[in-house]
Amino acid sequence: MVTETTTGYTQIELLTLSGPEYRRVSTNPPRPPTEDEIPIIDLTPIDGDLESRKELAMKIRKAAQNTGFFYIKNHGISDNLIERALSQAKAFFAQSDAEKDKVSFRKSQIAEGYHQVGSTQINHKESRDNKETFSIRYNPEYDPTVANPDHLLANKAYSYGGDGFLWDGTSHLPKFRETTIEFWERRLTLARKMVSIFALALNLPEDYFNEMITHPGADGLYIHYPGTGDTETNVELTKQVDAGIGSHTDIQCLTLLWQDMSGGLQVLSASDEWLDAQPIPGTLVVNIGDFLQRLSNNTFKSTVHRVHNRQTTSRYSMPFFLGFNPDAICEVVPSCIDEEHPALYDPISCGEWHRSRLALAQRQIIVK
Ligand SMILES: O=C(O)CCC(=O)C(=O)O
Ligand SMILES: [Fe+2]
Repeated sequence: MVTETTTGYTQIELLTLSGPEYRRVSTNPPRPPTEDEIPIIDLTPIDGDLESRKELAMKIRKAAQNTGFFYIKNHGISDNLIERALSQAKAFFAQSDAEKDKVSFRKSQIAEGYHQVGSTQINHKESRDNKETFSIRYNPEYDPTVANPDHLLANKAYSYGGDGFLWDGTSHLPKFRETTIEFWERRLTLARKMVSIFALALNLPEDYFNEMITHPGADGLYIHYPGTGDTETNVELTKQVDAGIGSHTDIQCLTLLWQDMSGGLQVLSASDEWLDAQPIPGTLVVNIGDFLQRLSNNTFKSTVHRVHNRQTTSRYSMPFFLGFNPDAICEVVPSCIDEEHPALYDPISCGEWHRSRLALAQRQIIVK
């Protein structure tokens, strides 16, 4: 019997601050992950006692060392809020190009706002990204844990989000601003709790990173991946614009991702095969970014992933990226260093890291 399995491999190229990096990738079609490759982790113990939090942390440690991707259920963000945010994303993207361009990222110092289809290319060896996005960044005024936002806003060394034109240009969409900020804020709270669990997972005190996430990098995105449609023109376009988002790793510490039921998210396994990170209702996908990999001396994996939307209809997703405070100087944590494993990385400020990595990605933006 002829099976479809081949032993072929190809390479993908990733740009890093120290030059291009190459990863071996199987040419087999994506397959479903095993339960260990992308486990579903119940987050209920996150609000339990220290013993149950430690148990949870050990599950997360295992996932972080293996594929670096896992699903979380019982994460505390209500279906209702997710539905409301999704409706806002759909309402925003359904507008005319002219309307969406009113909040173009080009009007922002820090690339907040709208990026149109084909305006980014996250992997310079693949196609342009067939997606449009709307993004907001951290603003102390949206963060309920910050008692005195003016103090932070007055520090001109930081570039916070909250560009007025974003909300002026969307004020005709009922509840767009409130819902977008509410969803962002709930995910910030969850991501902060996850950072404490990651500290435990790294055999550190639970509050080890707390002072580094008082005003962290925190980006909330709405993403729309257009479908292939059923017309000849769209089929042609899909051939040219192959990837929804090309192969990449995330930049910061951790990503919380909500995806709709379309499918199309693919994750590179520890055995160099593409896995289908299929949507599971009621879950968010969590993955580790390059900064956490760096802090953990490569103990935790920042994993390559991509999205291919091969269906005729739209795919929507809503990722949230958490970093550390822009002024936090971070170094490899002591629990990941010993005589046989010296620190592989120098200390770096999280803000500088984020800026340099974004600049690397921005160089690939094709301005239409
Ligand atoms: O849309 C998705 O499912 C993933 C998006 C993603 O990987 C990203 O924005 O970095
Ligand atoms: Fe990503």
